[in-house]
Amino acid sequence: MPLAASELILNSDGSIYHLNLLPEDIAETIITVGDPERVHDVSKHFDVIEVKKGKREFHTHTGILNGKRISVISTGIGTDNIDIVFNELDALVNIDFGNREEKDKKIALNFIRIGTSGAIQPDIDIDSFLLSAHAIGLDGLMHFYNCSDEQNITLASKLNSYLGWQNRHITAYAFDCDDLLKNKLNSNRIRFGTTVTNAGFYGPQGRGIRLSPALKDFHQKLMAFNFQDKKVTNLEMETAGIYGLASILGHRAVSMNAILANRATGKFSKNPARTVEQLIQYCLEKIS
Ligand SMILES: O=P(O)(O)O[C@H]1O[C@H](CO)[C@@H](O)[C@H]1O
Ligand SMILES: O=c1cc[nH]c(=O)[nH]1
Repeated sequence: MPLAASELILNSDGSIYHLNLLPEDIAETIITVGDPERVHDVSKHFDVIEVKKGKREFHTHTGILNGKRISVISTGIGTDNIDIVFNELDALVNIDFGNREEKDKKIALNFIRIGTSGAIQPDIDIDSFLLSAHAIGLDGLMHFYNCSDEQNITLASKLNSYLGWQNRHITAYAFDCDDLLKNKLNSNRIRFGTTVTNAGFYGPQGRGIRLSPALKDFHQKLMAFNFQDKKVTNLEMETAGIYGLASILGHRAVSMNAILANRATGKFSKNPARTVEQLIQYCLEKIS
């Protein structure tokens, strides 16, 4: 059955609704960044840029680096945007826009998130790089999809019993990164971690400026959780949604975090732009 006009929404030029992209506009290796300005910070390293398109906060550049075709796309902030970006990127490669049907032969995309994050353990250095080996979502996105086969159910259920936040309507889901990409992006500069993704930067990350977070023990609880000798390391706003959607759509994903804040020590990077640039250069060297 062809997908209805209300489900697979195409613009008048045939491009996908929010991303404004045609199937030929994207590479099979895709870097996601939160900040639209970071798209240029990545693509300035390409040898050639073939595509520059955008709409709203979703800006895309596709080019070649050392003979490899790479796309970089900005997702904006949050897993609500990740839902749009991942469903539409998947449609670009796995739906035939001519007959509006799923293709028989699927393409598996490689996603590398280059983002920023705040550590919650005091021993994680500001300006260091952390690869999210596991991701825990407190935001709720993946509860709208059938994903019990792909989830790290043991991690999610242990954390849910430990936190006891379900009376607050917070039920964690959990996914792991892709092992191939993990090995590709690894080196002695990288620390592996368990990343918590949530639906906001302030209350949902235990921050208060004028408003006090309702969960007073948010950090203490997360800091003390131990799963197979691993601790929760950092907080951000996209990784669990990226891992979840990539897993159920048959893609590969890894999330690389520039640690800008340490919530346990109260410190913030003195030069966040330099740290992000160093992480971009690191990732491009590893994937090209
Ligand atoms: O630097 P990016 O990739 O946007 O990632 C982090 O920074 C934003 C919050 O400042 C959130 O999107 C969070 O996940
Ligand atoms: O503390 C932080 C820093 C960057 N991004 C986040 O989401 N949280």
